[in-house]
Amino acid sequence: MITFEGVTKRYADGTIAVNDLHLEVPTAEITVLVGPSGCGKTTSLRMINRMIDATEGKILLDGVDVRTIDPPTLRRGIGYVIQQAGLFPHRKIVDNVATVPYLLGWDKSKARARAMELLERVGLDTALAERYPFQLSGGQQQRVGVARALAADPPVLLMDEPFSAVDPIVRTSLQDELLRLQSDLHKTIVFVTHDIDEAVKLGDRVAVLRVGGTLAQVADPATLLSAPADDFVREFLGRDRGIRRLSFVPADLPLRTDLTVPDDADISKVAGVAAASGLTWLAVVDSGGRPSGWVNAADLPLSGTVADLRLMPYGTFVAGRDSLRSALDAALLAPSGGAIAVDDEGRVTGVATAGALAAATSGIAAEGVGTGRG
Ligand SMILES: Nc1ncnc2c1ncn2[C@@H]1O[C@H](COP(=O)(O)OP(=O)(O)OP(=O)(O)O)[C@@H](O)[C@H]1O
Repeated sequence: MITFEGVTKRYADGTIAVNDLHLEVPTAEITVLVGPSGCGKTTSLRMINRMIDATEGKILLDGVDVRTIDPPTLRRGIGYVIQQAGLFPHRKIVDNVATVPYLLGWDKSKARARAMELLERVGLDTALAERYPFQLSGGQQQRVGVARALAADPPVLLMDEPFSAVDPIVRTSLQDELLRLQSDLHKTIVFVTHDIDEAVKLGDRVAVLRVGGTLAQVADPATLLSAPADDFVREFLGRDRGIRRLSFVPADLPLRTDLTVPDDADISKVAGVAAASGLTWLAVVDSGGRPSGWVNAADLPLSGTVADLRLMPYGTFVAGRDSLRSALDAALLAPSGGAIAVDDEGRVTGVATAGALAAATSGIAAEGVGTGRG
């Protein structure tokens, strides 16, 4: 665990970058430092590995004041990843990744073997190992940066806006990869970003800093979104706070199993199912149990089968795994306003109606009453 105890950093020109910071970074979790430009995120991060020394206060690493550990020893146990990867341009990828093992005096073949294993681990083709950094895309370079930071298997990883220089799609896949790696590796990660979406996606805990280097709030993402501590945090979380919050609410929706029809059913059967259920929108299911679309029983021809009908678009969610946000997103894809629940194999398990979704979202809003405005 990393603990900031009343840490202040005053630069030589008098700038107070970090002001009396008290923060706990639990072991094996991702703690994100987020806040507007200049709020002291990078300074806070670099005080952990002593690239910058605190002016006042202490940072404890498992109870030991980092100021009592000499920087090279300290940094051996702390991986560091920065924006644009910061790779050595004249070293091959494999040698970049093996940098710390070489420094630790590992023999070359062991260090290279470790580097190859890590390249695979971060999702890179090992054929890239013999290239130089300029021969890789930005996203690939960033993965190499992560692999290099992990090379000596440090318990702590500091990541300073590691994914901000790549396009949004690559960025999403790097974030997903980091979460996947973390579920295996359980490192203690401190991650700096100015992007609140990235913060709530990656963080087990999110610390929001304000300019002047003070801590505005630290909480798990769901709490942060539902109960921002003050106007500054609320504003920083932005206008989509309500929608984003739904990502942390499981889609525990009542599922109707009487609203499906097989794709070879006769029209009269469709009408019968609609009449019995009292609802007109029905989900059409193929012979493999997978969804094919929605039909509106209020708009049926007099005869024929479901196969003759124009099916309307649909969205699905996995009940018991996906969030309420995913279920709502699925509903927004369908003119029925409902979402089709599927299992992990994509087979239909039921239907969440528009009414059930509305009830679930208003229930969430009611829970938030008194914990935040707007
Ligand atoms: N070497 C320095 N000397 C003086 N002031 C500095 C120095 N380094 C940073 N600062 C100032 O300290 C404050 C915090 O800087 P820091 O880089 O920690 O912020 P940040 O939150 O990481 O910002 P950004 O998101 O823009 O990278 C800023 O006002 C910055 O100008």
